[in-house]
Amino acid sequence: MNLIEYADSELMMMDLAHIVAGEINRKLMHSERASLALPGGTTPGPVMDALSATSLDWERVDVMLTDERWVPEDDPRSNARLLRERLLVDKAAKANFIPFWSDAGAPEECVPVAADKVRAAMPLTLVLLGMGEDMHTASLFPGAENLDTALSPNAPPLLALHPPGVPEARVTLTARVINDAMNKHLVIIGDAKREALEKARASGDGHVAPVAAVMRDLTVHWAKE
Ligand SMILES: O=C1O[C@H](COP(=O)(O)O)[C@@H](O)[C@H](O)[C@H]1O
Repeated sequence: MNLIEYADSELMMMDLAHIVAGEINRKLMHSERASLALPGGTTPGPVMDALSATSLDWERVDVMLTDERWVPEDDPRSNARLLRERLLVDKAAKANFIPFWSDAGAPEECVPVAADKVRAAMPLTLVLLGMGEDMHTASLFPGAENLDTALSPNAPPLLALHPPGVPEARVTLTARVINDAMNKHLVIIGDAKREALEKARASGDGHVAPVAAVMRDLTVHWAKE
Protein backbone atom coordinates (compact mmCIF):
# COMPACT_ATOMS: atom_id res chain seq x y z
CA MET A 1 0.00 0.00 0.00
CA ASN A 2 1.23 3.44 -0.94
CA LEU A 3 -0.26 6.45 0.88
CA ILE A 4 -0.45 9.94 -0.65
CA GLU A 5 -1.44 12.74 1.75
CA TYR A 6 -2.97 15.93 0.34
CA ALA A 7 -3.24 19.42 1.82
CA ASP A 8 -7.01 19.45 1.20
CA SER A 9 -9.68 17.34 -0.46
CA GLU A 10 -10.34 19.79 -3.28
CA LEU A 11 -6.75 19.52 -4.42
CA MET A 12 -6.86 15.76 -3.93
CA MET A 13 -9.91 15.33 -6.18
CA MET A 14 -8.33 17.38 -8.98
CA ASP A 15 -5.08 15.44 -8.74
CA LEU A 16 -6.88 12.13 -8.60
CA ALA A 17 -8.97 12.93 -11.68
CA HIS A 18 -5.73 13.75 -13.47
CA ILE A 19 -4.17 10.43 -12.42
CA VAL A 20 -7.27 8.45 -13.45
CA ALA A 21 -7.47 10.17 -16.84
CA GLY A 22 -3.74 9.56 -17.41
CA GLU A 23 -3.97 5.84 -16.66
CA ILE A 24 -7.07 5.41 -18.85
CA ASN A 25 -5.44 7.37 -21.66
CA ARG A 26 -2.27 5.27 -21.47
CA LYS A 27 -4.35 2.11 -21.89
CA LEU A 28 -6.19 3.59 -24.88
CA MET A 29 -2.87 4.30 -26.59
CA HIS A 30 -2.26 0.61 -27.15
CA SER A 31 -5.70 -1.02 -26.72
CA GLU A 32 -9.07 -0.66 -28.35
CA ARG A 33 -10.89 -0.19 -25.01
CA ALA A 34 -10.28 0.73 -21.37
CA SER A 35 -12.45 0.06 -18.31
CA LEU A 36 -13.02 2.13 -15.20
CA ALA A 37 -14.83 1.28 -11.93
CA LEU A 38 -15.79 4.09 -9.56
CA PRO A 39 -17.25 4.05 -6.05
CA GLY A 40 -20.58 5.42 -4.90
CA GLY A 41 -21.41 7.09 -1.60
CA THR A 42 -20.62 10.63 -0.50
CA THR A 43 -16.92 10.91 -1.37
CA PRO A 44 -16.37 10.59 -5.16
CA GLY A 45 -18.74 13.29 -6.56
CA PRO A 46 -15.98 15.90 -7.07
CA VAL A 47 -13.63 13.46 -8.83
CA MET A 48 -16.53 12.51 -11.13
CA ASP A 49 -17.18 16.20 -11.86
CA ALA A 50 -13.55 16.74 -12.83
CA LEU A 51 -13.43 13.59 -14.94
CA SER A 52 -16.66 14.40 -16.78
CA ALA A 53 -15.01 17.57 -18.12
CA THR A 54 -11.81 15.78 -19.17
CA SER A 55 -10.99 15.18 -22.81
CA LEU A 56 -10.61 11.43 -23.25
CA ASP A 57 -11.79 9.11 -25.97
CA TRP A 58 -14.77 8.25 -23.75
CA GLU A 59 -16.52 6.22 -26.47
CA ARG A 60 -13.83 3.59 -25.93
CA VAL A 61 -14.25 3.51 -22.15
CA ASP A 62 -16.48 1.06 -20.25
CA VAL A 63 -17.57 2.57 -16.94
CA MET A 64 -19.08 0.73 -14.00
CA LEU A 65 -19.51 1.14 -10.26
CA THR A 66 -17.47 -0.75 -7.70
CA ASP A 67 -20.80 -1.63 -6.10
CA GLU A 68 -24.48 -0.83 -6.23
CA ARG A 69 -27.19 -0.36 -3.66
CA TRP A 70 -30.26 -2.35 -4.73
CA VAL A 71 -32.60 0.62 -5.07
CA PRO A 72 -34.15 2.12 -8.24
CA GLU A 73 -31.96 4.56 -10.12
CA ASP A 74 -34.10 7.55 -9.08
CA ASP A 75 -33.55 6.80 -5.37
CA PRO A 76 -31.23 9.30 -3.64
CA ARG A 77 -29.15 6.35 -2.34
CA SER A 78 -28.56 4.91 -5.83
CA ASN A 79 -24.90 4.85 -6.81
CA ALA A 80 -25.95 4.70 -10.49
CA ARG A 81 -27.85 7.92 -10.00
CA LEU A 82 -24.68 9.59 -8.68
CA LEU A 83 -22.66 8.30 -11.62
CA ARG A 84 -25.26 9.39 -14.18
CA GLU A 85 -25.56 12.86 -12.64
CA ARG A 86 -21.88 13.56 -11.92
CA LEU A 87 -19.80 11.52 -14.40
CA LEU A 88 -21.94 10.66 -17.43
CA VAL A 89 -22.49 14.28 -18.40
CA ASP A 90 -20.41 16.67 -20.49
CA LYS A 91 -17.50 14.90 -22.28
CA ALA A 92 -17.86 11.62 -20.36
CA ALA A 93 -21.49 11.23 -21.52
CA LYS A 94 -20.09 9.18 -24.41
CA ALA A 95 -18.73 6.44 -22.12
CA ASN A 96 -20.39 3.03 -22.13
CA PHE A 97 -22.03 2.57 -18.71
CA ILE A 98 -22.46 -1.01 -17.42
CA PRO A 99 -25.22 -0.76 -14.79
CA PHE A 100 -25.56 -3.43 -12.10
CA TRP A 101 -29.08 -2.50 -11.00
CA SER A 102 -32.06 -3.74 -12.98
CA ASP A 103 -35.79 -3.87 -12.26
CA ALA A 104 -35.93 -7.39 -13.71
CA GLY A 105 -35.91 -9.10 -10.30
CA ALA A 106 -33.95 -9.77 -7.14
CA PRO A 107 -30.21 -8.97 -7.19
CA GLU A 108 -29.31 -12.67 -7.32
CA GLU A 109 -31.40 -13.05 -10.52
CA CYS A 110 -29.99 -9.94 -12.20
CA VAL A 111 -26.31 -10.32 -11.32
CA PRO A 112 -25.40 -12.91 -14.02
CA VAL A 113 -26.27 -10.54 -16.89
CA ALA A 114 -24.13 -7.70 -15.53
CA ALA A 115 -21.40 -10.17 -14.52
CA ASP A 116 -20.95 -11.21 -18.17
CA LYS A 117 -20.38 -7.57 -19.11
CA VAL A 118 -17.88 -7.08 -16.29
CA ARG A 119 -16.06 -10.27 -17.35
CA ALA A 120 -15.76 -8.93 -20.91
CA ALA A 121 -14.11 -5.75 -19.58
CA MET A 122 -11.56 -7.57 -17.38
CA PRO A 123 -8.87 -7.01 -16.34
CA LEU A 124 -10.24 -3.60 -15.43
CA THR A 125 -7.89 -0.78 -16.37
CA LEU A 126 -8.53 1.13 -13.17
CA VAL A 127 -10.55 0.62 -10.00
CA LEU A 128 -11.10 3.58 -7.69
CA LEU A 129 -12.45 2.46 -4.33
CA GLY A 130 -14.08 4.25 -1.43
CA MET A 131 -14.15 2.98 2.14
CA GLY A 132 -16.49 3.23 5.14
CA GLU A 133 -15.38 3.73 8.73
CA ASP A 134 -16.37 0.10 9.31
CA MET A 135 -13.55 -0.85 6.86
CA HIS A 136 -15.91 -1.99 4.10
CA THR A 137 -14.84 -1.21 0.58
CA ALA A 138 -17.01 -1.53 -2.54
CA SER A 139 -19.85 -3.51 -0.84
CA LEU A 140 -17.52 -6.00 0.84
CA PHE A 141 -18.93 -5.54 4.33
CA PRO A 142 -17.63 -7.13 7.53
CA GLY A 143 -20.16 -9.68 8.79
CA ALA A 144 -21.92 -10.19 5.41
CA GLU A 145 -23.07 -13.76 5.01
CA ASN A 146 -21.24 -14.52 1.77
CA LEU A 147 -18.19 -12.34 2.37
CA ASP A 148 -16.06 -15.51 2.23
CA THR A 149 -17.20 -16.14 -1.35
CA ALA A 150 -16.66 -12.49 -2.30
CA LEU A 151 -13.06 -12.67 -1.05
CA SER A 152 -12.28 -16.01 -2.65
CA PRO A 153 -9.83 -16.12 -5.58
CA ASN A 154 -12.42 -18.16 -7.51
CA ALA A 155 -15.27 -15.73 -6.93
CA PRO A 156 -17.52 -14.69 -9.82
CA PRO A 157 -16.91 -11.06 -10.88
CA LEU A 158 -20.09 -9.77 -9.24
CA LEU A 159 -21.93 -10.93 -6.16
CA ALA A 160 -25.14 -9.99 -4.34
CA LEU A 161 -24.79 -9.46 -0.59
CA HIS A 162 -27.18 -8.63 2.24
CA PRO A 163 -24.89 -6.94 4.76
CA PRO A 164 -26.17 -6.71 8.34
CA GLY A 165 -27.36 -3.25 9.40
CA VAL A 166 -27.41 -1.91 5.83
CA PRO A 167 -30.82 -0.69 4.54
CA GLU A 168 -30.71 -2.44 1.15
CA ALA A 169 -29.14 -5.41 -0.64
CA ARG A 170 -25.87 -4.76 -2.41
CA VAL A 171 -24.16 -5.93 -5.57
CA THR A 172 -20.39 -5.70 -5.53
CA LEU A 173 -17.30 -6.36 -7.58
CA THR A 174 -15.52 -9.19 -5.81
CA ALA A 175 -11.99 -8.94 -4.40
CA ARG A 176 -10.66 -10.98 -7.33
CA VAL A 177 -11.78 -8.38 -9.89
CA ILE A 178 -10.45 -5.52 -7.78
CA ASN A 179 -7.11 -7.25 -7.25
CA ASP A 180 -6.78 -8.16 -10.94
CA ALA A 181 -7.18 -4.51 -12.00
CA MET A 182 -4.20 -2.90 -13.69
CA ASN A 183 -4.38 0.15 -11.40
CA LYS A 184 -5.96 0.29 -7.94
CA HIS A 185 -6.72 3.45 -5.97
CA LEU A 186 -8.63 4.26 -2.77
CA VAL A 187 -9.90 7.73 -1.89
CA ILE A 188 -10.76 8.69 1.70
CA ILE A 189 -11.26 11.91 3.66
CA GLY A 190 -10.91 12.53 7.40
CA ASP A 191 -9.18 11.20 10.49
CA ALA A 192 -11.75 8.50 11.25
CA LYS A 193 -11.24 6.82 7.87
CA ARG A 194 -7.47 7.13 8.15
CA GLU A 195 -7.64 5.37 11.53
CA ALA A 196 -9.91 2.69 10.07
CA LEU A 197 -7.43 2.17 7.23
CA GLU A 198 -4.52 1.78 9.66
CA LYS A 199 -6.57 -0.64 11.75
CA ALA A 200 -7.29 -2.71 8.65
CA ARG A 201 -3.64 -2.66 7.63
CA ALA A 202 -2.60 -3.86 11.09
CA SER A 203 -5.24 -6.62 11.05
CA GLY A 204 -4.45 -7.80 7.52
CA ASP A 205 -7.56 -9.99 7.73
CA GLY A 206 -10.08 -9.32 4.97
CA HIS A 207 -12.81 -11.16 6.86
CA VAL A 208 -12.62 -8.69 9.74
CA ALA A 209 -11.51 -5.67 7.72
CA PRO A 210 -12.51 -6.22 4.05
CA VAL A 211 -10.35 -3.37 2.73
CA ALA A 212 -7.31 -5.38 3.89
CA ALA A 213 -8.11 -7.92 1.16
CA VAL A 214 -7.41 -5.38 -1.61
CA MET A 215 -4.39 -3.53 -0.18
CA ARG A 216 -1.74 -5.13 -2.36
CA ASP A 217 -0.44 -2.50 -4.85
CA LEU A 218 -3.14 -0.10 -3.66
CA THR A 219 -2.51 3.65 -3.84
CA VAL A 220 -4.42 5.45 -1.09
CA HIS A 221 -5.29 9.14 -1.52
CA TRP A 222 -6.08 10.84 1.80
CA ALA A 223 -6.95 14.37 2.85
CA LYS A 224 -7.78 15.40 6.41
CA GLU A 225 -10.75 17.52 5.27
O1 LIG B 1 -22.06 2.36 0.71
C1 LIG B 1 -21.03 2.71 0.20
O2 LIG B 1 -20.03 3.17 1.00
C2 LIG B 1 -18.68 3.36 0.56
C3 LIG B 1 -18.14 4.55 1.33
O3 LIG B 1 -19.03 5.64 1.12
P1 LIG B 1 -18.76 7.10 1.70
O4 LIG B 1 -20.11 7.77 1.66
O5 LIG B 1 -18.26 6.95 3.11
O6 LIG B 1 -17.75 7.74 0.80
C4 LIG B 1 -18.58 3.55 -0.95
O7 LIG B 1 -17.23 3.47 -1.34
C5 LIG B 1 -19.42 2.51 -1.66
O8 LIG B 1 -19.27 2.61 -3.05
C6 LIG B 1 -20.87 2.75 -1.27
O9 LIG B 1 -21.77 1.90 -1.93
